Amino acid sequence: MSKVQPRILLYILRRDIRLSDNPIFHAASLKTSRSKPSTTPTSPDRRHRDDSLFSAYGDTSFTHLLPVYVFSANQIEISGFLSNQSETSPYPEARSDVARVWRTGPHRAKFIAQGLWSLKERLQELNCGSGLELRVGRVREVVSNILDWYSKDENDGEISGVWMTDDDGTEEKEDERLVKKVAEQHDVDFKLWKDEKFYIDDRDLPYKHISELSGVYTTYRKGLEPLRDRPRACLPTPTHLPPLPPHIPPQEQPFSIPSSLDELKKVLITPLEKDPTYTLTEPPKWPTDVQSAHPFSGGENSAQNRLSHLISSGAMSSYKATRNGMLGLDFSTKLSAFLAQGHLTARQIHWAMSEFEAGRGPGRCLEGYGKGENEGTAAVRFELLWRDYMRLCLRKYGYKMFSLNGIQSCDKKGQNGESQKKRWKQLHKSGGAGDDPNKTLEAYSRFRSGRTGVGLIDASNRELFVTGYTSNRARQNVASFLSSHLNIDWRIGAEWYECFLIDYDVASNWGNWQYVAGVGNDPRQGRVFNPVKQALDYDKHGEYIKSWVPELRGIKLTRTIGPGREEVDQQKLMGLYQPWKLSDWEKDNLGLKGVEWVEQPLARINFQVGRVRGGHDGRSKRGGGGGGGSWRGRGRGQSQGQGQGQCSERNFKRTGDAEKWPRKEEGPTIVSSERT
Ligand SMILES: Cc1cc2nc3c(=O)[nH]c(=O)nc-3n(C[C@H](O)[C@H](O)[C@H](O)COP(=O)(O)OP(=O)(O)OC[C@H]3O[C@@H](n4cnc5c(N)ncnc54)[C@H](O)[C@@H]3O)c2cc1C
Repeated sequence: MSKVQPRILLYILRRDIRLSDNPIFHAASLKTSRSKPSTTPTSPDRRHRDDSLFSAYGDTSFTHLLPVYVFSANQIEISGFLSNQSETSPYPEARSDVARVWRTGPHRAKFIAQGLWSLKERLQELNCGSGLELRVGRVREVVSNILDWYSKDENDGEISGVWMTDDDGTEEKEDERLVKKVAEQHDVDFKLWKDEKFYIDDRDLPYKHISELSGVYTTYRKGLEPLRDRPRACLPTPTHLPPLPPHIPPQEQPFSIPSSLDELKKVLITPLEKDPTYTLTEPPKWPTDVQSAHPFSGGENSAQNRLSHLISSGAMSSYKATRNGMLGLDFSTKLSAFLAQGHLTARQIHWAMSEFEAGRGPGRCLEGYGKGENEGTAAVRFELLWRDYMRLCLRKYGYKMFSLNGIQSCDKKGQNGESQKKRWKQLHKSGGAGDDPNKTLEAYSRFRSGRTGVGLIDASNRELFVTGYTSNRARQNVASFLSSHLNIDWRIGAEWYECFLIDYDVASNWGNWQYVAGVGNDPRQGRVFNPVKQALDYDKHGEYIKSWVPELRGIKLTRTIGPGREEVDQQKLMGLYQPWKLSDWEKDNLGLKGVEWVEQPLARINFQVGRVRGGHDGRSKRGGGGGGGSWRGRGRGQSQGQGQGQCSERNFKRTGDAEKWPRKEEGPTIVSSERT
């Protein structure tokens, strides 16, 4: 009997690390004799309809499937994979362009490793000889080496196709182009699939060409409402796949691939530990008695568990009321990291919520069960669409998403025709604003170590450093502080986030940084967050700041005003928000006298408080508020040290809430006079 030569489909995985709702695994499963599509394309139940793009893509013939994930040398440091640690990596270190920080820091590296291992195990558990191979290098080279290896000896098999899902990052687009070229050079079929992990499929976008994408999120969203009707069905999870080829090319020298998850995490993290302080003299340490808001491990199972918990605990339904929180596990979904790596798809979230809304599945005894879309589930859909939108902006604007002047790159002119281009402070040269780069470097170090002297900013940056996560509310304040109060090149902040965020996503990160820095697609440019006002709104008892800045835990925020009656001591609260405002006695008492970040903050934010005439009760309608007593902000923020510009807070809004909150502040007693 003549031996049948394996025909191999090479699947290059990217941020589509899941078995379920995965267009390529689904298509590959349809090729195996034992699996059949679970439903017909005409099924009336939208949850299970087979909407796959298979018919459009699926003409490659193959007997074996080789799924390969490449740790891309320019995006994650791979020198830890060297077989012999005395050798040098042929690739430059995976550092960012502007601030030269690692592209992928320890938190995400661990999360990625967990996600890959989880998929590897899931594929092995199918018991059909499937699995996942890991490689390091540049994607194009890895593909080229694999194709070359198989072309040397036809007994090992023949690659019949190279498939991968598309991605909108500029580097990723370049990889796609190069892989396609390599495949063509080897006369091998190449297919780029849509990764259907977004809320709305590319097939259903409301325009013909990306150039027609509206520059305003609201316009984009309105064109798609009602959002609940939009997502396509999820694809069935394969129960069978073609086996791995009998012979698989090894990892090219000088690298080798670890054989356990622990080893994999170690090789990813060891190079970063050469400088565990990240050049900081005082790197943040994990304070006692505070938990990470994001303790979740990576992987599809972990993502599904999290999603089930959100539904069955009611956290999804209360999302609208809690999403501006900063402490704890369930104030927001914490699904971002799973979405970013493709461990989960947005439509899986949609359909899980739809089950609850339709009164199916878990959550029977919860309010809202079976009662259709509620405020919480609608708000989650709204945010998922923001994610879609950011990704489309990346598609539309490409490299401009990473440029200093952002997508607004045309030079704005003032009334007299003078250039209104903002001058940013730079780390290694003067930014042209009469600034001293050494001072900027110092400010940047203090920013990263959570020692700016502004409570909310410091708490968030310390949390980020030790956990890899910080809330959306905190992120907005941090980005605004760096770009507007410190006037530092916003890309440096975006790069720091890229390094440290567990949920880093190229479009969401750079798009949000641009938006907050005023060079993105915020229709009302120039708004600046006042971190004191924001702390009053969202950390009114100071719990968040005290959790992550333990030096301030000793501040007693209440005072006794009568038998059994206490009220917030507003002076003390202001001291928590900006420790330089503490009395000398208090500083002495806390051991903070003479401490640089306390005595010489990078910015002094003016926000005065006092009784509002008429005796208002001091609570903001938005749920933030006075915490006892009424408040009135006054004056302008001033930054110290380098003649920083004045800061103003025109509005205090969550990125993406542009159309939801009225222009005029609803909370009547908390007013910053800086607001126009
Ligand atoms: C400066 C800055 C940088 C950011 N960088 C990232 C990033 O690298 N990766 C990332 O996923 N998000 C980023 N965001 C958006 C947002 O902060 C996070 O998505 C959110 O905090 C993640 O927590 P969650 O999953 O609990 O969000 P939830 O509040 O539960 O929101 C649900 C989901 O909606 C999406 N979403 C929510 N808000 C946004 C938004 N503003 N833009 C895009 N998608 C959104 C996310 O996928 C999120 O998981 C950034 C925001 C800012 C202001």
